[in-house]
Amino acid sequence: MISLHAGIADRGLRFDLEHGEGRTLAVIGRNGSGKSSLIGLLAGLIVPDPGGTIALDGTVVAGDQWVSPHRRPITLLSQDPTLFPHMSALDNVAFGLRARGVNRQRAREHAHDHLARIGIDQLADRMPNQLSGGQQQRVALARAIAVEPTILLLDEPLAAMDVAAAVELRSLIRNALQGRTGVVVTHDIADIRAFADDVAVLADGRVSDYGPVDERMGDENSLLRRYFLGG
Ligand SMILES: Nc1ncnc2c1ncn2[C@@H]1O[C@H](COP(=O)(O)OP(=O)(O)OP(=O)(O)O)[C@@H](O)[C@H]1O
Repeated sequence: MISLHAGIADRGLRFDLEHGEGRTLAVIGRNGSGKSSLIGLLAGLIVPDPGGTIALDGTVVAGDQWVSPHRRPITLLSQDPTLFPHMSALDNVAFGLRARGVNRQRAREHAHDHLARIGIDQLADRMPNQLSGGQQQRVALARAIAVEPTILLLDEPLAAMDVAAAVELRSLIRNALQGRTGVVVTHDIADIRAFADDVAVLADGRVSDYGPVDERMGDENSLLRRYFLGG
């Protein structure tokens, strides 16, 4: 469950959004409409203006109290894998668990399981600069889910992938979203079809439309069609 009622005045943004547990929300909107800022607010990378409130799974994380990013039940996968360059794939995935106090041995075993689940356990000992972009993004996905977040944020996760890598990763991300609440920023209607239950359209720094994807895809004049086809 996500409850977001927060603004960033110097960016001209004000979001009001309630999103149900276990559902994936696609966030779409033109460049500069506020998609990355919305993700930053949820992840704890941006502090909202005073008076704003953000609650995740029923816990206030910004507003009356501030919960730092690594203590939120949330992880972020962005377009750029941003792996730690000095750590192997395995240690990258184990990192979040170690930061949460899991001992080294258990963290590495758990990380190995996650790499196996997404089919790259044979790459466990490689350093990031020995992995392709698609392989790095798979490691980043394993790192994001290894800490078992209840909410998974994805900021254009497939934008830098070639077509074949995107198809594979899309299916892995779909699996990763099972049983979780998801928020996916995307410009690709294939992502909406693959992941999303609901869609939010951002315009002029606000949520201008929110609702189930099926309804929004329904007719020729629907907002989604107009957004993707123009006009
Ligand atoms: N670090 C920042 N400091 C000040 N203003 C910012 C900052 N980052 C973004 N903005 C402004 O906030 C508004 C929303 O930007 P944001 O990056 O959230 O939009 P976006 O929808 O993610 O855009 P894009 O599709 O281009 O990535 C824009 O007017 C932008 O100029």
